[in-house]
Amino acid sequence: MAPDTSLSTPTPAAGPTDPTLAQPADDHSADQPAAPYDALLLYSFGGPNGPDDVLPFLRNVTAGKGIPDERLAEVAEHYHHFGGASPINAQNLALQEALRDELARRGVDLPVVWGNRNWEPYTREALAAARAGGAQRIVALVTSAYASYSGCRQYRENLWAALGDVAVDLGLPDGEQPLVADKVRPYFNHPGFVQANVDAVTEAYGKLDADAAAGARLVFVTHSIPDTMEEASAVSGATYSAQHLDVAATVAAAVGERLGRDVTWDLAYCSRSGPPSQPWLEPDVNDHLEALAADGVRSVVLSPIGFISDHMEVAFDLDTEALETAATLGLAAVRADTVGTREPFVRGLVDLVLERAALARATDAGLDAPQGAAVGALPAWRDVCRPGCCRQRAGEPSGIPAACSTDPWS
Ligand SMILES: CC1=C(CCC(=O)O)c2cc3nc(cc4[nH]c(cc5[nH]c(cc1n2)c(C)c5CCC(=O)O)c(CCC(=O)O)c4C)C(CCC(=O)O)=C3C
Ligand SMILES: [Fe+2]
Repeated sequence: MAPDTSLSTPTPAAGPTDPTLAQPADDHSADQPAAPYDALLLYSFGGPNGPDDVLPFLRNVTAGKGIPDERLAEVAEHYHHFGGASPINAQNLALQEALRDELARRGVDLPVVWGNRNWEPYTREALAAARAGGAQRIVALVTSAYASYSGCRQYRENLWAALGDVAVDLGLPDGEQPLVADKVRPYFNHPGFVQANVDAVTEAYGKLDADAAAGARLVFVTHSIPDTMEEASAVSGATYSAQHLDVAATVAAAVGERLGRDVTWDLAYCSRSGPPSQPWLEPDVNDHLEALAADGVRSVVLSPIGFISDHMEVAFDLDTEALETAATLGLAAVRADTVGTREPFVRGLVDLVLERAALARATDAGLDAPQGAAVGALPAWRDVCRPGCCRQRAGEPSGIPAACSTDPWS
């Protein structure tokens, strides 16, 4: 079935398609391509920096989530296996540097602050720093490429709460926001993200010997989510899994062109965490490798398209667990890089920030915005979340306020 793009396509642009033409005459957008934004918030998950951080971090992540104790103990072990520190913080620092370099290279004056939902530096500190530096309006770039509760609304709920915390810290009058905050759209189908994945997967094929590469199954991997969250993600136009299938098809076709042959691919999941009674997206990558081996497949390339850097889900669930499963099964296996700080990805993120700024200027001026760049069968995602987008589960509104939406309360 063709995806119903009508739900996620922004109002077709009746106005000019060149963003520079959409500016009011007195706008200095050529000098200030990031206007009206005064700062960019690199907005991430967070992770522990040492053994003492592990438990409090896990408590932050799982507060009120009903994750079984056994699962928590197991995940704590994953972190302790790596000395109690997640690689995610160093990776975000590297991305912050890369964004600063790319902005500077283009002559864009936009400070980049970094804040996390679940560990230091917390979002609240990053927002306070931006405001102390004179910022009035910021744009948030979430380190999750796909739209679902975990990758979209949960970030927006926490952003709303952090803005409220800063307002209290500053003693602002009730209801006054310390900053106006917008958000970059989910960017899974942005050309930069897709291009960086195509490069990484092509390179991974090059790491297998010729025979193994010729027959290798391409297995895309992402974070599993509960089926209820998957169903609720449909409101934004295509479900979380459908977004991945779209990216996977685009990447596999481009890799096939580069390699000069058809590439057979699947999508599998990792990092399931709820109680066994709760259905989550399947197949699990380990189960899938078993099924492939039973089918006679001899080699695989694992491509973690669900993640943007080699954080713990990749370092443990793929590099430790899944590669071990592959070895036990006698499969030749390589894991493709995540996009990390690859040039097409970082350039694409800066394109997205400037695209978002052009949209904000057009909206402020009452003009239509140009359609954003996208590859694959799905359209560019909405920049401002539609009512009811990315809820934890379908049904009654949660009543939890969320930033960057037309309906913060549903
Ligand atoms: C879709 C998705 C992404 C991808 C999008 C994105 O990148 O944001 C993601 C990323 C991440 N998830 C991470 C860590 C954890 N996620 C957990 C739990 C959960 N994740 C979920 C979903 C996702 N998670 C869900 C539905 C849960 C159940 C509880 C809940 O509904 O919230 C738990 C609790 C223990 C466990 O059960 O695993 C931990 C420790 C880290 C940091 C890694 C590091 O430290 O390097 C990162 C980047
Ligand atoms: Fe997670």
